[in-house]
Amino acid sequence: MVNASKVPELQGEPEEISKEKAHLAAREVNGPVLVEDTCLCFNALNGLPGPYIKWFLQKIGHEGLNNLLKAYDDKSAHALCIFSLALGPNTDPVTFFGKTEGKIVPARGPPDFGWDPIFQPDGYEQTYAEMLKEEKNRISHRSKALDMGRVLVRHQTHLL
Ligand SMILES: O=c1nc[nH]c2c1ncn2[C@H]1C[C@H](O)[C@@H](COP(=O)(O)OP(=O)(O)OP(=O)(O)O)O1
Ligand SMILES: [Mg+2]
Repeated sequence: MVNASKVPELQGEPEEISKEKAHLAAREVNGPVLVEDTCLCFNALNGLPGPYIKWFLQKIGHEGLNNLLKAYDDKSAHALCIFSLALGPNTDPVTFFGKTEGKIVPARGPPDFGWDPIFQPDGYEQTYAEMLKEEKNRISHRSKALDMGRVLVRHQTHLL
């Protein structure tokens, strides 16, 4: 485990942030690390809040996030999960990701996890929060990223 307080909060595009975070963490532990980040990207806002969603959620909540889109007809959004695996401080991190498209709606469902109540994936009438956990896990940004990770590892046996 890396002491998160020692890893700087990086700014920029999600993939760059993730790669740099893995690199810094690998330097810190002088060994292999796997880091994960989740972004919630509003299409009307060119991808923002994106990697900054944690702070937006903390400061303005579900209602504030909905209000950010009041000025736009386009409520579409995507959830993006990015993993970066750095085998050590001197190797380039390998990145894999998963994306789930959906839209931002007024909160529905149990408010116990992050922005789940305001994200309704395309093709569903329920928000992530209203879905059974198994159902969310089947279609989520995170499970798609892990699927890609599995494929990468299978095809890059030199990583193991
Ligand atoms: O499936 C999800 N459904 C709803 N909300 C979610 C999900 N996955 C992460 N979240 C929340 C947690 C955090 O408020 C924000 C960004 O996640 P993320 O940048 O990885 O935060 P984190 O708590 O892991 O901290 P950090 O990586 O900065 O150490 O989205
Ligand atoms: Mg994270």
